[in-house]
Amino acid sequence: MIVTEGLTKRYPRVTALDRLTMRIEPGVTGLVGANGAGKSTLIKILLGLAPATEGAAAVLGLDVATEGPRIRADVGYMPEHDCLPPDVSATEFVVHMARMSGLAPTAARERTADTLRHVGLYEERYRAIGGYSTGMKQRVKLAQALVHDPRLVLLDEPTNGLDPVGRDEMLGLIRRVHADFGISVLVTSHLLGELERTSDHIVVIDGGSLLRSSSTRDFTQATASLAVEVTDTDRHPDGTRAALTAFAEAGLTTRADGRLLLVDIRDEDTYDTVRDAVAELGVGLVRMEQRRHRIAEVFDNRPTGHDEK
Ligand SMILES: Nc1ncnc2c1ncn2[C@@H]1O[C@H](COP(=O)(O)OP(=O)(O)OP(=O)(O)O)[C@@H](O)[C@H]1O
Repeated sequence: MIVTEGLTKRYPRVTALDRLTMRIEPGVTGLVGANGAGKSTLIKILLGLAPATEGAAAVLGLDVATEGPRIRADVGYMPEHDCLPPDVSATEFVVHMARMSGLAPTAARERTADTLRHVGLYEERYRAIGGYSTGMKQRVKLAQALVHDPRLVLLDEPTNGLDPVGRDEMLGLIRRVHADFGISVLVTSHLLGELERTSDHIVVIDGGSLLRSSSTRDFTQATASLAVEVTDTDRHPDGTRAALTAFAEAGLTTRADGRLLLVDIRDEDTYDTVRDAVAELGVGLVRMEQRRHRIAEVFDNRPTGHDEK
């Protein structure tokens, strides 16, 4: 779907993208990076809206430097910031965007009705956008990205400004864009956790460079640890220390954080190994739960095991 090779974008004072080389396959891909990591800059280059300083990129096999208009005909784009006209209705706006993409008037109206229904904006579609909630505005932005039936959509921070329920609904919608319509999705976020739930594949960028690209499954395992707490017994007055030794003997990588033991989850067997080691020691198991590393910890590779939320 997307290939970049040594892609670099320098602004006068910052290098927003620094020799980024990556490959994005069909499906739902999450692009994670802290604020300022270069996500929006990448999307603008991929759409042919901003030139790269160096390097090359292709979207759907089309060169971003020369084929911008053709790319934008086949790709939908949901921008990060609020950019909707307040005084028209969702229907008027999305029909307009469909017409801009080349759909005939009747097709534009039909596709608009279908798309707005898909994003859950059917009842309110004739009301002026200015009166919409943030969640409704995000849905209009998603609808206009989908209305011309693109092969790929680029969604820039679609959950921005949403409350937890709105966030979950938006993530569910994004998943269905691929499941129901077969449209591939590149979705950005600064929250790793939400993309883990939505994406087949995760790409992490930091300071404009590729930090990591892997399937979500591999990523979750590599970025999660198991928090284990055990009781003390007469035989083991310091149960935590005894368990730390036992886990090490069982080949597990573990770090103590007060009374918590943070075990790196290598694979599914880790859970059984922990359980068996605890049973063998004869101490009580108070808790055993999966903790996700915060994105900052993924960046600098120093896991501490705190949950990101
Ligand atoms: N037009 C511009 N001129 C100068 N610097 C820019 C411009 N656009 C972005 N930058 C800088 O480039 C870097 C990357 O910005 P970018 O918007 O791509 O990051 P991002 O990952 O999308 O972050 P955010 O989620 O905060 O938008 C930042 O340091 C930003 O200040």
